[in-house]
This record gives sequence, structure tokens and C-alpha cells, in this order.
Amino acid sequence: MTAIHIDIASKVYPPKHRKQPAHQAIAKFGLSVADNEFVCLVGPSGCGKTTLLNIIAGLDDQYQGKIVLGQQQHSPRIGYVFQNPRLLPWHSVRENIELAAPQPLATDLLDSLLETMQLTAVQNAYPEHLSLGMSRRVAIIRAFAIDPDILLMDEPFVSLDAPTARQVRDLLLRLWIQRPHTVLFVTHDLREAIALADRLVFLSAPPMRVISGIKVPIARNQRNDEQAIESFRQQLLNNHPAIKQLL
Ligand SMILES: Nc1ncnc2c1ncn2[C@@H]1O[C@H](COP(=O)(O)OP(=O)(O)OP(=O)(O)O)[C@@H](O)[C@H]1O
Repeated sequence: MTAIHIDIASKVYPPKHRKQPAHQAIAKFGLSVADNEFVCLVGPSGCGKTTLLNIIAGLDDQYQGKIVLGQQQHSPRIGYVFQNPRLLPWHSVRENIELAAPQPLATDLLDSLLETMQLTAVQNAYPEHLSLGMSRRVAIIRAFAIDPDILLMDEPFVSLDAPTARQVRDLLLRLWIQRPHTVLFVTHDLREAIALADRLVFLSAPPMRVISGIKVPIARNQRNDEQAIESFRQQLLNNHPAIKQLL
């Protein structure tokens, strides 16, 4: 079981200069995510979403509070797709993925991930020869390659053109359905969030806290239905006008 329980009393960044005040990034933040739940985090720019993911990933322990991941005895595997793909430039696409895996990846599993993400033709290329969309798809496979219990995704599709983003989103959902795990996905795009999430969690401006959590009532097999997504988006904006200010 890899549910996530977040209880952050306070996260403060110290001032960069002596005369600046400290920055209270997060305060009184509570959120529980169920095992295998897909949660999209939506909040204004600079509100603290990356800070939160870094804390959950264990990259930042300078905060007051507690994060419980799964059961205490079992330390979950965490895949983290950063905003920037962060590929190792001196390794090929295939090697970037193989190096991330905790144990050697089965050749047919890697082949099928590359094929699903339409990267077979560039598997031996180096990152400098990839488009941004390709690099982001490699970063997503790399996170999957560790067979994560928890997947953290920080605006992984930002700056992709709309058709590419839709293509990668569909592939991501296919992979998630094949191998379910708990996902926290940060986005500013409400349509994207509705297409992906079991639940939307809206976050405030700093100090960041949870404003509301809303389940997406659209069936999984209807998430490609643009009309259903748009109609739920309109319903959300009409019923919760404050959401507009968060996007
Ligand atoms: N290392 C740091 N030192 C000081 N302040 C920081 C540091 N990292 C982030 N911050 C500040 O904390 C706040 C939250 O940053 P964070 O990157 O977590 O926000 P975000 O919601 O992910 O932003 P965006 O949506 O633009 O990606 C911002 O005001 C940022 O300037």
C-alpha cells in the first residue's frame, strides 16, 4: 500500500540576502492521497508545488511536519518527473532509462515502453539530438522504469505543443492503467487535470495550503471526450469562481 499522508506545519525558505524577509512557502498543509489514486495539484505560479514534491521525494528535509508514504516498514520507490527532463547528456536514450532502473530492465519491457512512447527510432540517440517533446517522453519512461509505487510529475508536459501534450497524456494514462500506482501530478492546465485525475486538489497562493479537493466524475473510458471535459471545466468555474484566480 502506498498511500501518501502529508502534514506540513511550515516550510520556510531563509532569505537570500540579509535584508530580505524569509519566505513562508507552505503552512498548515494537510492532504491524504489513497493507494493508486491519481491526484492533480492545481495552483498559481510560485505557490509552492515544486517545494511540496521535493519534500515528498525526500530531496528537502528542511520543514516542520510529517510525510508518511505507504506502510512504515516498506520504503516506497518514487519516480520523479521534473519540469526539466534532466537527461544525462553523455548517455543515449536507452542508457538514460536503463541507468535509472534499480535492477536490470527486461529487454522486452524496455522495448515496449520505448515503442509505446514512440521512441524506438531514437533509442540510441544522445539527448542533444532530441526534441523537447522526445526528451520529456524519455523522462517519463525513466520514471516508469523504476517501477514506482509513487510517481511525482511536475508539469511534465509544459511547453509541449497541444497535439504532442495530448499524445503523451494518452500514453501516460495507458501506462498508468497497465501498472497502477499513486500519482501526484502538478499542472496549470485545468483541461489536462480533468483528463487525467481521479481528484483535483486546488492550492492557494503562498503560504500554500489546500483550498479544495474535487473528484472528477467522468468515467475513465470517456477521458478523451473533449466535450465532457469542457462541460465539467465550465461547471467547476461556475460553481467555484475562485478557481479562475488559481490558473
Ligand atoms: N531554494 C529556494 N530559496 C528561496 N526561495 C525559494 C527556493 N525555491 C523556491 N523558492 C520560492 O518558494 C516559492 C515556491 O516555489 P516553487 O518552485 O515551489 O513554486 P511552484 O508552485 O512550483 O511554481 P511554478 O508553478 O512557477 O513552477 C517561490 O516564491 C520561490 O521563489
